Amino acid sequence: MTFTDCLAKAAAEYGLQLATGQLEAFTMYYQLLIEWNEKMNLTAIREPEEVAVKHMVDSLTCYDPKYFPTGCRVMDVGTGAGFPGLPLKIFRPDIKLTLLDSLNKRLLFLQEVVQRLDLTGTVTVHSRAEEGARQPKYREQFDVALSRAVARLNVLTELCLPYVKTGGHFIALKGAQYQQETEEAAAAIRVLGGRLAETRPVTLPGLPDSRAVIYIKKIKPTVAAYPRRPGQPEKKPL
Ligand SMILES: C[S@@+](CC[C@H](N)C(=O)[O-])C[C@H]1O[C@@H](n2cnc3c(N)ncnc32)[C@H](O)[C@@H]1O
Repeated sequence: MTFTDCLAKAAAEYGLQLATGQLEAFTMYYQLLIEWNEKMNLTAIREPEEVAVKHMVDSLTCYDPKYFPTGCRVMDVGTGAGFPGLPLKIFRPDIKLTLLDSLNKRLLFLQEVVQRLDLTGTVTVHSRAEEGARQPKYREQFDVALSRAVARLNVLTELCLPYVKTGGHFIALKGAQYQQETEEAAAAIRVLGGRLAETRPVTLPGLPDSRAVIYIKKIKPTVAAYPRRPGQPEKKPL
């Protein structure tokens, strides 16, 4: 089966309808991912069906219009090869997307995808999450901060919540240990100005493993001490 067919099938099984133009954009993204993966390490997942489910549909599992108002500003922290930010942007082109990663060569790939798919309203930022969140142009400027596969939730909350405006959300895509991680992150969420809004268990087509999307609402500004300097959130989680 071609990637396009795999994706259309997986998305439909998950309950998402993708338009022809969106399927074309996802397919071009897949082709660039495979092409660039030969010269740099972007993903260990390469088979069409696996990429369709574990990267593209998985990224879209966090989508709910109630968390993504029209024209909202979204920051993807530790985006790597663009997940979950780029699939969301293809799905909802009105989103103003910022893709942040500390590894510059991945940003070159992302810039190529953004240009080839003409994803206007998308910018890339080369920075450690801890440093980006101290810049006034990013701190508390986003309706949504998203992240997948970057750190445990207690650490990740310190990397992401400072980017979110009061009233916005930090959304974490998490694997099987999500309940334990959520309990472990209770203090960090409170200290950084958040409140757990929702935990949504997710089942991906054809996959038995458990996962969930965690929605954390920002209820007050993050105090200036956070995030701490690079490495500290991981070394001494709140
Ligand atoms: C395992 S990859 C996950 C990439 C992508 N989010 C995904 O789900 O496929 C982790 C990414 O986070 C980035 N990263 C890790 N710690 C970071 C930090 N403190 N600031 C910015 N990027 C970070 C790494 O460079 C890497 O690209």
